[in-house]
Amino acid sequence: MATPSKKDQLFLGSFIHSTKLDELTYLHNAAVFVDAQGKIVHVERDCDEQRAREALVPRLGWGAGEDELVVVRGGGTGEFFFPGFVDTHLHASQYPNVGIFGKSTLLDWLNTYTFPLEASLSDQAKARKVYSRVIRKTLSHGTTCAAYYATVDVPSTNLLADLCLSYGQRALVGRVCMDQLAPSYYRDESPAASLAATRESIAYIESIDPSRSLIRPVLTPRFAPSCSAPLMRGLGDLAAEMPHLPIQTHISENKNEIALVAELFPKASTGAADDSYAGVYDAFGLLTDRTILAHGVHLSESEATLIASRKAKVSHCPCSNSAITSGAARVRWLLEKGVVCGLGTDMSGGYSPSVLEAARLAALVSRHVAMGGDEKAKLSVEEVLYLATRGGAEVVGLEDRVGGFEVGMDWDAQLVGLGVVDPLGEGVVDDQEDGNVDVFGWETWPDLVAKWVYNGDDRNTKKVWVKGRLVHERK
Ligand SMILES: Nc1nc2[nH]cnc2c(=O)[nH]1
Ligand SMILES: [Zn+2]
Repeated sequence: MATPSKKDQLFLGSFIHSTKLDELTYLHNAAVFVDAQGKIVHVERDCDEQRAREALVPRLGWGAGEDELVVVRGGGTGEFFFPGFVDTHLHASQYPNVGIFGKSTLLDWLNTYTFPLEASLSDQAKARKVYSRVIRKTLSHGTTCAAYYATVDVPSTNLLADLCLSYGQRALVGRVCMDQLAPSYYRDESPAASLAATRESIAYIESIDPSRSLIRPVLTPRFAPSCSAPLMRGLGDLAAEMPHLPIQTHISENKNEIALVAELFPKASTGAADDSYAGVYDAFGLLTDRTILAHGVHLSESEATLIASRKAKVSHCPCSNSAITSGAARVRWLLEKGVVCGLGTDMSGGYSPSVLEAARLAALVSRHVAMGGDEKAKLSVEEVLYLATRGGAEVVGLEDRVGGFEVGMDWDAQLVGLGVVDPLGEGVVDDQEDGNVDVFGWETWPDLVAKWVYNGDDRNTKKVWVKGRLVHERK
């Protein structure tokens, strides 16, 4: 479980964060002051420990004794503080299935692998085991904020929220709504039952963190095919009644899914301008500036324009889109349309719990899009890291709180360490423990960051904090 900080903290060393889509800012020999509530209260460049303690700590009215101030020094070779990752789309309930997808595609994957596992998590003991592990695992990969889907079951969804709070992970937690096209053993009995269960789960999650300091509920229509029109309408009404609630769902992931949506929701039935998938969510009041749309692989021009005009956000899930062969989402095209994008692991459509891996795959998939003819589609290291942090924060509606190191933001951060430089210059170091990145000592900082993105993993994630609390430490 997470250790509450309750003390003022001083972080010293190198800090790297995104300041624009294609720009990382490097602060070396800097000091970041984080108060006992986990907020960044001051950032000082060119500041060693002595100056921080003597000149700045008293100015903040802090005590400098060991009982009052925690000092965290980053500054080893290739060591830097980086904002925590935001995973904008993952299914906590599918975690035991990571890697298990064979050659399936979306609709058969749901029926074969996914629904049976999700249904089984109404067993509380099993849900506890699965949810504890997914939270601890994602924290160990630097995910400080996650937008989770749980299951249809209210008690186990609520348990996921409890566990996020006790492990200290910032989270959106959604009870999955689905009242059709799912097995009879795993769906809501009626639209009314689905809405009542949703309200029950929202009320519980809001009760355990009334100030929404870490945990918040999220309306979760699974996707249009599994929600009847009355349920979609009811959820749209609920979204209007509770304008603070985020909404998450899937869109345009797979071509058979898109055909199914057009068949289930012809424009005549919804009053939408066309038969498009985005138009269906819009017709039911679910396409809003609080909506997180996962995938968006096959969106049309007019859908992207509609999504941009509603200020809905897209969670790009390159691991899942590749694993279950959904397609290659055009992230540059979405960004140029003005759609805010972040990254999602989408476990277990995606097999990896790591947002760093999602960033790497976003870079690779963008190269496939480029090879398909759109040369400017390629995403740089800076851009994928922006999506993993600032972009993700905006997708989940927390851009004022997390994603960077500005004063006023919460200290949601990771200490990254890239291993040791060969001390004797003989090309032999015992750095197995330090992971997969080899540092030679002559790299520039941008080179080190690129090596982290393309070869790093959780062995490089040395410490992780959420709202100032140390929530993971690699021993
Ligand atoms: N990737 C993915 N797509 C979906 N569409 C509807 N449900 C799901 C799901 O669980 N995962
Ligand atoms: Zn998903």
